[in-house]
Amino acid sequence: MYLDKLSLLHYKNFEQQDFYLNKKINCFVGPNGIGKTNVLDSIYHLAYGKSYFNPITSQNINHYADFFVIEGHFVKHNRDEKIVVSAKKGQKKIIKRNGKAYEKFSEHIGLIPLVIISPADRDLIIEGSEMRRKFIDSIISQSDTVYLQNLIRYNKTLSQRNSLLKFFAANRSFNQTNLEVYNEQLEEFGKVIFEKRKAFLEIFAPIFEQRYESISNKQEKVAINYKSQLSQLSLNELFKENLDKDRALQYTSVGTHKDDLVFKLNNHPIKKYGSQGQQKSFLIALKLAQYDFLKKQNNVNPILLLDDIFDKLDEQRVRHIIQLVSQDDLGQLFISDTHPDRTEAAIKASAKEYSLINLQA
Ligand SMILES: Nc1ncnc2c1ncn2[C@@H]1O[C@H](COP(=O)(O)OP(=O)(O)OP(=O)(O)O)[C@@H](O)[C@H]1O
Repeated sequence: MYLDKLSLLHYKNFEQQDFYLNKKINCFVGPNGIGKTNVLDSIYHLAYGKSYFNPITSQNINHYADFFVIEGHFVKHNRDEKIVVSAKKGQKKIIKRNGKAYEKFSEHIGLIPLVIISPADRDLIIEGSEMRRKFIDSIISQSDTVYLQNLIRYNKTLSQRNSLLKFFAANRSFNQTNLEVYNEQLEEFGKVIFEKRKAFLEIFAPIFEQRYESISNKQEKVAINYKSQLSQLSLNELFKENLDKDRALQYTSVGTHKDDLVFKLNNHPIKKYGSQGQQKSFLIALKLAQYDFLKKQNNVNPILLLDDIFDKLDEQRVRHIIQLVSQDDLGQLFISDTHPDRTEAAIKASAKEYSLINLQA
């Protein structure tokens, strides 16, 4: 699968621009703030229906316009796929596949498997558990629509249960039967989410460990552990145990929305003890493992976006990464870098065909 042509209209700092792309490697180079990351983000937008960096759609529209259009011509399994994402101020975003608008964006997820590696990934280590849940949710959802449906239903029911708890508190009332309706639904959806996350991590963790080993040259040992309240008790039991607490807090304090991943380096939390370079290597290994997983599930080489990832890595790790990502079994690659010389030297060494796209003001 590859992206053949990309057209941007009023997307972030671009007015109108067409890019004719190389099937293998495309490097976007140019000074700070010229729009290298924005091009990569527009490709992310075509795959996921949203920006990786700025979830507020209206802020992705060029300051001097009131709409944007991103158009991508992909070739997947020898068939053309034209994806268009457009948004107008004050209106709902539209995603079209070959001229037909999706009713639900979730139907689009998985069509264009794609992985991005960016400095913003650091949030996965330093921020709260929500980031890490979103990370695995997005990977599992790309190849498992049942999972995505359960996740959507779980979140909807959870907010209904929270509203009911607030209603009880505001009206100084309580009705166990009403609460049970939501408890039962959450038990059903939550069980699927828990089982699928557990099964996913059993496959994913070893792939990740292998990726880290090759980046760090077997110098360090890493692990990912799945932490869930559901591994001890069922959701129904948890609801019973925490009823008084939930009523006092006026929200649901237990469930799969509290799950987390524990990232360890040499048996210690990487957040507290990892150096910047080690954290970066950890994140790259996580994303490359995501790549391997998607590739296996979808039977197609995902697109890989490398946004400005080489700072803070020693030369050996940079060489390793370029070597890893330019292997034959990898799909189309997009790289952004402020140092054209560094990028070009590393890519030339990989002996692959490539295009260097110099963005200018
Ligand atoms: N909605 C918008 N309208 C116009 N310009 C925007 C909009 N959103 C972001 N920009 C501009 O896009 C530019 C940033 O682009 P981008 O992050 O792609 O740069 P870059 O080339 O990757 O830079 P760096 O090398 O510093 O990472 C900034 O100049 C910013 O002001």
